[in-house]
Amino acid sequence: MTAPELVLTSSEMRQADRATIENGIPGIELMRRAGRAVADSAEKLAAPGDRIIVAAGPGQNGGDGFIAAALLFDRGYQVSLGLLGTPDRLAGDAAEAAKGWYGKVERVEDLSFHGADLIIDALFGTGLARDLEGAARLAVERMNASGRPILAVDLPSGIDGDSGAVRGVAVKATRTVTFAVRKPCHLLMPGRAYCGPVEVADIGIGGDTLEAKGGTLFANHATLWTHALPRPGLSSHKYERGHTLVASGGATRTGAARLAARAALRIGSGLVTVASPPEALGVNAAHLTAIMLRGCDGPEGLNTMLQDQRFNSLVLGPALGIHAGTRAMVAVAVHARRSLVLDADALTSFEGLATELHGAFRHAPSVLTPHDGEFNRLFKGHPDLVDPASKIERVRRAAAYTGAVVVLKGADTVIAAPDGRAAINENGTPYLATAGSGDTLCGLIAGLMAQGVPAFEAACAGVWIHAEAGASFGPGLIAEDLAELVPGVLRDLLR
Ligand SMILES: NC(=O)C1=CN([C@@H]2O[C@H](COP(=O)(O)OP(=O)(O)OC[C@H]3O[C@@H](n4cnc5c(N)ncnc54)[C@H](O)[C@@H]3O)[C@@H](O)[C@H]2O)[C@@H](O)CC1
Ligand SMILES: [K+]
Repeated sequence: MTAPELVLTSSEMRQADRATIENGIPGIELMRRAGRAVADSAEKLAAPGDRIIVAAGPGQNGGDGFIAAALLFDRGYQVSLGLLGTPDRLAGDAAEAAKGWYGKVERVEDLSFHGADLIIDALFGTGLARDLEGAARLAVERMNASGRPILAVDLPSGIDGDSGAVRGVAVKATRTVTFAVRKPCHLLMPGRAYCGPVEVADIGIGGDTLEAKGGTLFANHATLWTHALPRPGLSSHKYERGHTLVASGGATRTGAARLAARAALRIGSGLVTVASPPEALGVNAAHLTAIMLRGCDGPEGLNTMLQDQRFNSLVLGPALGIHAGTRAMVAVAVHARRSLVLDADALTSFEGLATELHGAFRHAPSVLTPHDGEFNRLFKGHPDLVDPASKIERVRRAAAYTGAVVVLKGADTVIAAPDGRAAINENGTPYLATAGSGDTLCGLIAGLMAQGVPAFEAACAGVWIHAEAGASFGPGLIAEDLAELVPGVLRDLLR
């Protein structure tokens, strides 16, 4: 089976580089391999004889640029190189690499990018430490304005390697070649949009080293969770596949619960029941067939229902209303220690009251699925959770704080567990931004947990399957379609 795809932060990558060097591969050799990978990648974008302009920065990213420039010159390209700063400021491996470039070292300020068939952006990589200003900023603006294809070395200069944020301005790359593994900025927005297709070059940093220095952050692909997916055997019975309970809103707000319920059923929950306020029973009954329906009046009603241990997974939040009653229902659910997915109103009802949720979810598999607005409202007054520039850091901290798996939704949904594991999703589609889409996601996650899938794997799988279903439909997608598309996605996954 293919291993999950590891993603390493800048500091983890530096440690992996260092360990590799200590194990006997000199830093300059790693840089030569990196530079060769850049040259090989450039050859996919330009033909011998073409004019290539390399913009090199003052650190090791610039060093990679020097190596690539020399190789491409040998391979018959017309190569010019401009340096940000002066050659005497180059140090270590980058200074060594620069010795192999026999051409002129121009000032990056003096380069004209318009005549290039290809620009190689080797200004900054994982060592970017502050916003771009002055000459660096101008160089990036001029590269972008040239309209010429740009190959970014490691990552587009100006993008923060860990958060994917634009530090003032950033190179809009046509393609990016990175080394050993992808970094968070290749998956997180807005960085992902600046990279173009990302190629990962093997420069001889071993899988064991990457695992030892990273090992907790992943790209969210099936390789991460497919082992945990339920595969019903011939003898398996619907009662063994769990019973998901979805709480409905009042008479005019019942659709969200039914969307979640339908998704839970489609993902394989053996049974699904909508718990409906008495006044909404009629409208729910008119729209439900395979899904069961029970009257449930507020927190007391939920408490009574949960005396039945067969309800092993619960969705609370979609259209439940923002008030103390919803908070009380969450308290009942937490006390009952069932698998739990909280979304929408269940989260917003705790606006400014996050301390009530501190550690609340550590006793049972629980998943919170806020979007940015809900996350910020919920954790208002907790700068340590809301302020970090890196989305991964924010989600990890929220997971550690609450004891729940947290899914922070968006074009680059991040999922984190209280134990520090995190995954970045990248198969999302803008078509998923449609009313009721989030309700469906809740149902998928709860339906997986009903079947015994652990919370982190259920959340990761739910997010991926949800996105894959949306992408398979494309334009015109409405939330009602999503659950119906799940069987096709599952069929491919379980094949
Ligand atoms: N052994 C290794 O560590 C390897 C590193 N590699 C390359 O090395 C890169 C990392 O090298 P470095 O750590 O030297 O970092 P960078 O080359 O990304 O940048 C660091 C340099 O830029 C300056 N700087 C940072 N932010 C600036 C700003 N906003 N404006 C102006 N100057 C700024 C710093 O003072 C420093 O001189 C990777 O991205 C990769 O391309 C590869 O050669 C493979 C091996
Ligand atoms: K770069």
